[in-house]
Amino acid sequence: MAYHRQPLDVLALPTWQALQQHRQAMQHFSMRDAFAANPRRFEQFSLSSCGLFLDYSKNLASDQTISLLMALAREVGLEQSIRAMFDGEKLNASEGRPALHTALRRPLGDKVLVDGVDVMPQVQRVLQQMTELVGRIHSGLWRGFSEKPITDVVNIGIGGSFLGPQLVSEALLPFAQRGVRCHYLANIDGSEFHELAAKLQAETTLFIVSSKSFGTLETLKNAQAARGWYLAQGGSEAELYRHFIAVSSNREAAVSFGIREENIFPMWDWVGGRYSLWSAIGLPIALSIGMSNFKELLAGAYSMDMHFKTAPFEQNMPVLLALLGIWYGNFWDAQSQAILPYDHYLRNITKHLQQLDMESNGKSVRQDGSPVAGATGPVIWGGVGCNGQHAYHQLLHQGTGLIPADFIVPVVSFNPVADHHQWLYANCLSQSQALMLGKSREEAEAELRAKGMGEDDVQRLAPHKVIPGNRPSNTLVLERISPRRLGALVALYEHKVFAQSAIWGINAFDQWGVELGKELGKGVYSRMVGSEQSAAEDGSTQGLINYFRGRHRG
Ligand SMILES: O=P(O)(O)OC[C@H]1O[C@](O)(CO)[C@@H](O)[C@@H]1O
Repeated sequence: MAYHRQPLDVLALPTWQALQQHRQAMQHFSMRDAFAANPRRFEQFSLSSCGLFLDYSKNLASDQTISLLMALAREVGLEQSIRAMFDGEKLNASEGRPALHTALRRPLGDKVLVDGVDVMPQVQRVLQQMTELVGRIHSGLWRGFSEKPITDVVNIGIGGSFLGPQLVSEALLPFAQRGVRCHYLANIDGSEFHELAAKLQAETTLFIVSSKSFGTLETLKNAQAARGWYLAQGGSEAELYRHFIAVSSNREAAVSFGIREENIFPMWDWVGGRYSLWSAIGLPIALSIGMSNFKELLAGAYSMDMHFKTAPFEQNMPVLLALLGIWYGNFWDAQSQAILPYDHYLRNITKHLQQLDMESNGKSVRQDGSPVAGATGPVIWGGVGCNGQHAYHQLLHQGTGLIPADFIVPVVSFNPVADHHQWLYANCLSQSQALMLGKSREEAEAELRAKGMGEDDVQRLAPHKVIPGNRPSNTLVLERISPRRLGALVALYEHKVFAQSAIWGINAFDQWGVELGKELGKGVYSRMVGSEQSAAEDGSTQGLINYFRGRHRG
């Protein structure tokens, strides 16, 4: 049965209206003043759970803001939606599927029913299949065509079959075992392929063709190219099974590509691509860090699942982040959200959260097909600190728009070099502090006068030095990156995104918007290579096709 709850007209709810009024009352709210007036603001607006500490005190929020947002969550029935997700209701109504990525991290013995069938035995079987593969590769039992052990694993996949595994395997490099190097091939770009192939030896390389659908153009093209390269490097068709395995829910397509049945790792319709790193899509992670660390990752995500399911909303990290996002997006017109990890190992988290959030919540209609009334998912962007400070933070501090930021920082570095980590951590804190404090005109003028500047110069320069401040941020602190804490961190954002979708009444688990471009791509390609004679429907596309054809003629 498809998810049947009629989305509420959220804008008509009394709490939404109360929030609108409250927003007016908050027009001159000052975070500086709020901290001065309440020495306990930090304690009151922070919490810790699942190895993560969240400071949300630097927000345009008072006690009343938080209690109104909590009331909104209750009024829309968020608790029931959360239960519905964990219970496997078909929340992905447009595709008639549940969204059960949480089943992938549940402990042995739990039961999760999909259409009356307990899926947990399948989940455990695949974990066992992964354990065997990882064991054989790490112990050198799995050998390439020249009988040498595997040293390099190439994950061929895109979107969710790439970003999550890449984030986690690279974030957990300090936990990497036995020298298996992981590489990623995603885009349909010969240069990417060429640069990667130049680093590899076919005889010691294993390719994982990672595609839930096994129908994704980029992945299939890269898999064919990898196969051609492998054959050209001395591999044979007969030994292909030693070098190509697959993760897919489309067994037939993987078999017809030439992958042996026993080397196909199943996944299921009820796991969305961007939520799939916990499944066999996470094989590169497991091959890098080993199965026990992979299970730690799952355990961390499970702890966040339990937190999300059971913690009261006021103490519930995903719910708090979701509501603060709604507060800015729907009531303060914020159109984007910066994700700023202050750690080299977490550098890919922004890219993963881009897909997670934007593919999930970049929607304009609700579950029942009716248009949404207000803003939904924001643009997610950002990157690793301090690099951003010397690039786009200027706009965070003095640009015209309000951009809430999430800072993510570990307290302990894996690689202490002199006092680098102290400085990195200090930079993270000082950025959120600067966003909040800003610099008033008086302060700017006083600063310039203190430098001995004449009054004309003071007046000329002061406006450029003013920083409005009062700009919101959250800071997430981890003691040190570990599989468990990273699992909790990624699951935190998954649940944040879901909670927002439930409040807006949209489907976070489909992605119809990406289909049109794929469809049109076929026609454009045929016109470029000359197999389709009719002109493109618009002059611009046809002109650009002609440009390409002109260059490639003859
Ligand atoms: O794993 P697949 O089926 O190759 O899909 C890859 C990605 O493509 C998308 O379907 C978007 O085109 C994503 O949702 C998905 O993660």
